[in-house]
Amino acid sequence: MISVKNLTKCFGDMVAVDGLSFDIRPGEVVGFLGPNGAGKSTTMKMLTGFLAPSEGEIRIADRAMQDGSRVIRQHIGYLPEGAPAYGDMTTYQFLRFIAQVRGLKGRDSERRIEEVVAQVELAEVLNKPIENLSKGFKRRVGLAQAILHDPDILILDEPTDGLDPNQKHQVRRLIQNLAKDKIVIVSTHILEEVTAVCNRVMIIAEGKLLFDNTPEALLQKSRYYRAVTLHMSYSADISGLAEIDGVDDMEVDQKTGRVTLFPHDNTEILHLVTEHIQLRKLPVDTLFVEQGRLDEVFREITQRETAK
Ligand SMILES: Nc1ncnc2c1ncn2[C@@H]1O[C@H](COP(=O)(O)OP(=O)(O)OP(=O)(O)O)[C@@H](O)[C@H]1O
Repeated sequence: MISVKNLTKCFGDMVAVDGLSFDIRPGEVVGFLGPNGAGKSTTMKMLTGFLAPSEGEIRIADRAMQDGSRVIRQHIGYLPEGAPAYGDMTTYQFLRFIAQVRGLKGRDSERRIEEVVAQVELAEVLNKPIENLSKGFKRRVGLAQAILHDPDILILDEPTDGLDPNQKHQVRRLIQNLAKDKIVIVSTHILEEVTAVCNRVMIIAEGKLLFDNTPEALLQKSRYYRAVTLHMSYSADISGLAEIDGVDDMEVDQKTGRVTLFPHDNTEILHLVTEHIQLRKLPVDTLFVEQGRLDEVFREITQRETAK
């Protein structure tokens, strides 16, 4: 378990991380979200023991970071931002080097390298220098080194940054497979990643924790949650839609012609809307219930903080 209390980091006068407190338990896959400069990487660096906090306490595996950072580091796999590696080593040489650093020896070391190479699909680049690899392969080498010693805690700083959609999908699948009984903390700018792989979301801005709950609870904060959006094949009188019981507001997107009906208090309005459409014989060609829009909630939560 990770337990963090009042974690703070200052660089000169600037407060990069401002009094964060949270606990994370095995099985939790935490999406760490926030605008540029929010303090995500700095927090991750403190959790890995790479940076010392200015204030506050980190406890991992029942030890305080300041007393046991060497032991704690053995529990952690870390993929830093940009996945740095030694470019002139081949993938195999690099993984052997990391295995040595992690204290793996002989058959154990070879067996783990084989397992991880299969898991992250690196066989075809095993003997190529890392500097010649594509971004996607470099990122996968970074992931391989992070999981080589089979850590209980994985801290991944933007693991899918710059990857193409197929590679992103692959990395997300890998994280899900790894996640079963571990703690995984993933920072990302990709909001969909959070619903795809995480079961908990933390949003920070200007170093402060502004949201900490499930992805579903985040979606429920969106004003689009359970809204009904429809499109008509030709124009018709839509004024009655706004009068339906349970409908709080109606918006028409001038560009697409789509009409969105917002419910009162997250209530379910689909059946009332479809009844109205049938009654008035409105020429609706598409209709769907919105799941909530992450970009809108993210903006709302983080801009509220920056406007202060
Ligand atoms: N070593 C450092 N010295 C001085 N300031 C720093 C240092 N590291 C980070 N900062 C500052 O701390 C703040 C938080 O940076 P951090 O890299 O943690 O943000 P982030 O949320 O990871 O951003 P991004 O999404 O852009 O990666 C930024 O204003 C950054 O410029």
